[in-house]
Amino acid sequence: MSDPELRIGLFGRGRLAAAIVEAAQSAGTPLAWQVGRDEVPGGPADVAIDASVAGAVEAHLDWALATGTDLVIGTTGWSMPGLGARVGGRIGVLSASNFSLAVALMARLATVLGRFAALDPARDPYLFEHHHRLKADAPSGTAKTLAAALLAGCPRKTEWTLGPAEPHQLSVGVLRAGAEFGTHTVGLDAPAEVVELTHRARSRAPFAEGALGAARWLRGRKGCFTMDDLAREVLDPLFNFGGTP
Ligand SMILES: NC(=O)C1=CN([C@@H]2O[C@H](COP(=O)(O)OP(=O)(O)OC[C@H]3O[C@@H](n4cnc5c(N)ncnc54)[C@H](OP(=O)(O)O)[C@@H]3O)[C@@H](O)[C@H]2O)C=CC1
Ligand SMILES: O=C(O)C1=N[C@H](C(=O)O)C[C@H](O)C1
Repeated sequence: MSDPELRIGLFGRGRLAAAIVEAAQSAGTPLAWQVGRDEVPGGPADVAIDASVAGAVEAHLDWALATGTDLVIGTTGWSMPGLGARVGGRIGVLSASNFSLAVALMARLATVLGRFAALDPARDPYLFEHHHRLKADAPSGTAKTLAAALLAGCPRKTEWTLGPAEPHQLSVGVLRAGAEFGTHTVGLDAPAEVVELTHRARSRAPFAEGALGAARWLRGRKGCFTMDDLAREVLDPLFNFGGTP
């Protein structure tokens, strides 16, 4: 979707940022500015997108609050207790470990898979992800989001762990090799059958296009949001199977 009126600022000059620049050019959405490490935004923007590093996110939020600029955070590996109170409805902030709408769908299906596992203790849920060897964080932000979604459906699993798991833990596997853009699988191992659901990105285009979509959606909203808020309108109707309400 073209939106020449939307002024977008971009924190980061790496792989995701490059894909966002390309997607913005294709969409006819010019960038107001792009900054890397030790650079300062050169002017106003309606929405800034953070595609940088975990350690820089807090400073970018401070900048957004000080300038009244809405902020889309795509960077992973950070945590900020009290983010909602800090934002306090002054600007809009949307954070997303993954900008793909298909991954937002997968998160909902992960909760359903968790609920299905909860019906029978012999159904053992699991999760694994594969990313390029240069990725800084592990497990991926998306893996954490999907794990939380699966745990929400399966009360006997109360946390995730890397590698071997206690009965109350969800086992998460991580692979870092090659140039893989991002593959995530949620699965369920039962005595006589296996269910798996995999999302595999073929490029960074779904992340970049999703980041621009998130910026358009966020403009003018106040408070803290996630991809689930953005996706609700599209995804909720897909879970209506025609039963009585
Ligand atoms: N939400 C989503 O859909 C997706 C999220 N991601 C996440 O996005 C982040 C970036 O990934 P990727 O592009 O592959 O990583 P890169 O390492 O390729 O890029 C990070 C960039 O941020 C720069 N940087 C460092 N400090 C600052 C700063 N203070 N201000 C601005 N820029 C800074 C780095 O510069 P320098 O090299 O000088 O350090 C580098 O250019 C990761 O957290 C990744 O997990 C990635 C893909 C999709
Ligand atoms: O670093 C990446 O490349 C990616 N990071 C995000 C994550 O941590 O989940 C999203 C995507 O998987 C690619």
